[in-house]
Amino acid sequence: MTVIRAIVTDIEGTTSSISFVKDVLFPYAYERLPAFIETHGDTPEVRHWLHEAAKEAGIVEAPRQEVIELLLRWIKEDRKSTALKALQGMIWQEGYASGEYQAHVYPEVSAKLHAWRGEGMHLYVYSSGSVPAQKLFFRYSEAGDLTPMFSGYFDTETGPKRERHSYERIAEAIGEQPAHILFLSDIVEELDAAREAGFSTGWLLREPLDMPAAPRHPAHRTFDDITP
Ligand SMILES: CSCCC(=O)C(=O)COP(=O)(O)O
Ligand SMILES: [Mg+2]
Repeated sequence: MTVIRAIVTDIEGTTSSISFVKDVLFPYAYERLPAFIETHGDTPEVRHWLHEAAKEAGIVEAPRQEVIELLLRWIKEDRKSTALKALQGMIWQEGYASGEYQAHVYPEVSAKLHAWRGEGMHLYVYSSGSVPAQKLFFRYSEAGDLTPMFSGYFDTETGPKRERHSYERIAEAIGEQPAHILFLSDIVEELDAAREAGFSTGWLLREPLDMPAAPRHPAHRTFDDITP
């Protein structure tokens, strides 16, 4: 039997609903991005990410307005661009701090994270959202501040979520053998990549998703169904 010592969890579709991200966070960033770039576009951090976005699109010499339009298109397409995610995280800060929204977490998640921590498990996050955005998400969650639950955070600066090497890097950063790490996600291609790296896997199939008769990964409706 494999002993699990660390759990790495995805956010959207796993700890939290897809609709909170798509129907609350993305529209908030979409509406405010042009004004945010107007106000903060000359700070070193924002300039850096604007340049990275333009590089990714192959339009480094383009005027700023074109880069803004590119970023707005990427929000609509839900593109998992590291540059876009970094900028989105900066914009979301204000919505959390002003109390405009709190991050959704499924009802059992907080208690289960506390229980796993109590058992000595080390907990980590791996999401396409930037690390600062992940920290905001769990700090301002509907279940209160969950950041004390997590020992570390990983985003696409570690690598794309569908590539084995990203999970190898995470295992190395955590300092655990891959077989002792459980990765939880709603996306089967991410789970395939984690398994290729030697991780144990858990596939979150939240209601009303269909439960396949023979799932490719151990499948769970909620965190309460998971026994690491
Ligand atoms: C960290 S909150 C925003 C989540 C986000 O932007 C996103 O793309 C979610 O992707 P995930 O990898 O958590 O499914
Ligand atoms: Mg997900």
